[in-house]
Amino acid sequence: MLIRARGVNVSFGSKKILENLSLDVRRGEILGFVGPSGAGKSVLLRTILGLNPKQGGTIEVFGIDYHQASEREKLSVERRWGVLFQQGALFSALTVAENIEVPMREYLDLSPKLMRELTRLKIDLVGLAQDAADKYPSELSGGMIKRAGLARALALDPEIVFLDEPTSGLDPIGAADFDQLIMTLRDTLGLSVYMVTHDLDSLFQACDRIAVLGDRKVLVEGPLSKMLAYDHPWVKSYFHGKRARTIVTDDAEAARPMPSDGAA
Ligand SMILES: Nc1ncnc2c1ncn2[C@@H]1O[C@H](COP(=O)(O)OP(=O)(O)OP(=O)(O)O)[C@@H](O)[C@H]1O
Repeated sequence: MLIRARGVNVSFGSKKILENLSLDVRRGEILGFVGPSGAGKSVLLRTILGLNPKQGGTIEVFGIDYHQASEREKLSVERRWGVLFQQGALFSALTVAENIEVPMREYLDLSPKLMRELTRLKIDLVGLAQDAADKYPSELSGGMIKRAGLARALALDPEIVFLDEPTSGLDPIGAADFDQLIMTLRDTLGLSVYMVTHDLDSLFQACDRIAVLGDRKVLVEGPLSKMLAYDHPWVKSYFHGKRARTIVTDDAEAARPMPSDGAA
């Protein structure tokens, strides 16, 4: 288990956001994390990353309770995860290559030549052309910015990446390409992915398991089939709504044999 959260409580003043929340993230899986707007998905993500205090419960990442860890242990954990936040994914005053080098400079002691070499590899890994290296974020398309942000999240060869709505703002083709990239990284690097998303296409196509946040806790977690069978008003309307039906129908159409199939 990569992440094991048990009985997590988070409040701001008297306002309880998360209460007795439990969640598991397994090695090598893409976990999609969904829930109504304002339910606390970002709060949980920030709490896992130690950016937010919690009032109760435990969260272990790589078997280490980050919130209780020594500075030294914290550093070792931070080197093993990568994060792509929805906002401010890149530093606008730095080129793509310089952005990717930021975590390397912070956590590693590498020569400029080796750093440049590793940066080239990361740029390849996320499917960007090498000439993106010297461009500034303002010169990139939305999809390229997401890929560059992902390259920076992958800078230290993490075991898990946390992605906060990575496909928001992308057109459907760009979003599908990004999902495909994530799946390829899972399959080739064994990367684990924790993805907060509202994107039903991602949930249906890319995620191995889904967790739903509601009523201040994880209501249900498991494969898509479990979501589809789960009896809760929000879960039902989300996974059986009009938009979801379109995807299910499209997939069913795509999977249907063509009339000529089997004729030969
Ligand atoms: N630092 C903070 N201080 C006080 N309240 C906060 C703080 N951070 C978040 N909240 C509150 O916690 C609740 C959950 O917010 P959060 O951003 O986690 O929701 P979300 O599920 O990520 O929503 P969305 O899908 O819209 O991004 C909101 O009511 C928000 O106002």
